[in-house]
Amino acid sequence: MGRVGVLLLNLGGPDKLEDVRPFLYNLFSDPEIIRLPFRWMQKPLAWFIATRREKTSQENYKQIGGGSPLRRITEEQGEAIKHQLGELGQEANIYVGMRYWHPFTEEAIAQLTQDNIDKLVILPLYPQFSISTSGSSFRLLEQLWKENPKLQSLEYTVIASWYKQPGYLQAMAELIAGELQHFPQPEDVHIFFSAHGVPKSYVEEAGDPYQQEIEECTYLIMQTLNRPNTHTLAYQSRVGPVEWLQPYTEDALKELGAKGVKNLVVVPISFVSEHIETLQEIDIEYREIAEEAGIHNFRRAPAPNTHPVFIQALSNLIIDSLQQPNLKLSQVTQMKKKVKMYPQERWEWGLTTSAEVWNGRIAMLGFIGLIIELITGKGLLHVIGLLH
Ligand SMILES: C=CC1=C(C)c2cc3[nH]c(cc4nc(cc5[nH]c(cc1n2)c(C)c5CCC(=O)O)C(CCC(=O)O)=C4C)c(C)c3C=C
Ligand SMILES: [Fe+2]
Repeated sequence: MGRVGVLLLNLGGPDKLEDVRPFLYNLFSDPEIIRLPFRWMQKPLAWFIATRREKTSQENYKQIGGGSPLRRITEEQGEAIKHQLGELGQEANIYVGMRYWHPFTEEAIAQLTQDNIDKLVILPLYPQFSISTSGSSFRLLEQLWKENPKLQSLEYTVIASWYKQPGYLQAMAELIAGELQHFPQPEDVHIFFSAHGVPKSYVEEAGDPYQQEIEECTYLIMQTLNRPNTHTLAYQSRVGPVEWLQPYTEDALKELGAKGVKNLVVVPISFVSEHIETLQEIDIEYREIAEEAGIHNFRRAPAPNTHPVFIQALSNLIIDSLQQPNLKLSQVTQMKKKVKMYPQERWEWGLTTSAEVWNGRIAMLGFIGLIIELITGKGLLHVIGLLH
């Protein structure tokens, strides 16, 4: 095989406090993160939420040293994978493409088109697929491919999700076992899987396989761990007023405390690097909630980062994908369950589903306008700059 490139996709995070607002703006500008009835609303609402959230979010980043470690860790993972692939006889160029912050996916694509590679492996650093994570990056890539003839002639393959990869499961089991050994009676420790949440509608209406993949992943990690410990799965990091996947991590912790659980190991499973939601949300906020609930011995399994078993797993995944038939972006952006993203789009007259949907959308617009006016003291048209 000629020159191989590996594109590692990730979310990205603010490197310093000044980056927080533009990072949040990029995140909320993504229709795969916030789904709105009208595209024109996306940017004004993203601006509004980013502005409202900036201070709280900056406070959280201050608590973890003033910025996200995501870029550094992802680049370290890239270096480690390059080295491991070399050991396995496969030379490769590694590119990091972040969705919402530097180095942006567009920057990585610009670089790799200059490098004249012969085949590209696209690997999202999310073990499970969600519309909001890997899905969003794949859609962006599809767009870039459409716009760039040079990319259209590049041979590539995509790895859609990889939570079943035995080496990954082994690395997770080793990280959990490493925490259990700090307890005098490891078998009495409750193992608490905390997955990043998504709105319930992603799964129930849009057909996101995320919840099913998370549940299966939890089961497979417990099988690989092969210990008698009890365990729970809950969902963290809810944002906004809509219902997200349940149980919520904070509620599940309180419930376990009320049941008398004293020893807990929290395992973050949606993500493979330390970031704000492990270092701040779990280590500081959820620890406090757990302690108040009577769970006094609280530990967290580290994210896989550059754990050698994990790096070996990713390298094997890349090698395997080079030997299998290519998977196209169009194949992985289509939901497994044949559900349209916006199922009621075709208009029908009468008391129909589409009429109800449009009623709901118009009511939601009015409601958003009301909330904005309540918070800012100005009407929506003032806030988005159409009236002075
Ligand atoms: C509002 C909707 C959001 C959805 C849906 C969502 C899904 C999702 N996110 C991750 C992983 C990460 N998210 C991170 C930050 C982050 N995510 C949201 C919102 C949604 N995420 C916000 C508002 C933020 C910013 C946090 C804040 O500052 O308030 C990060 C952190 C990057 C870092 O800075 O270290 C990660 C990682 C997954 C896996 C996921 C769905 C499966
Ligand atoms: Fe997130």
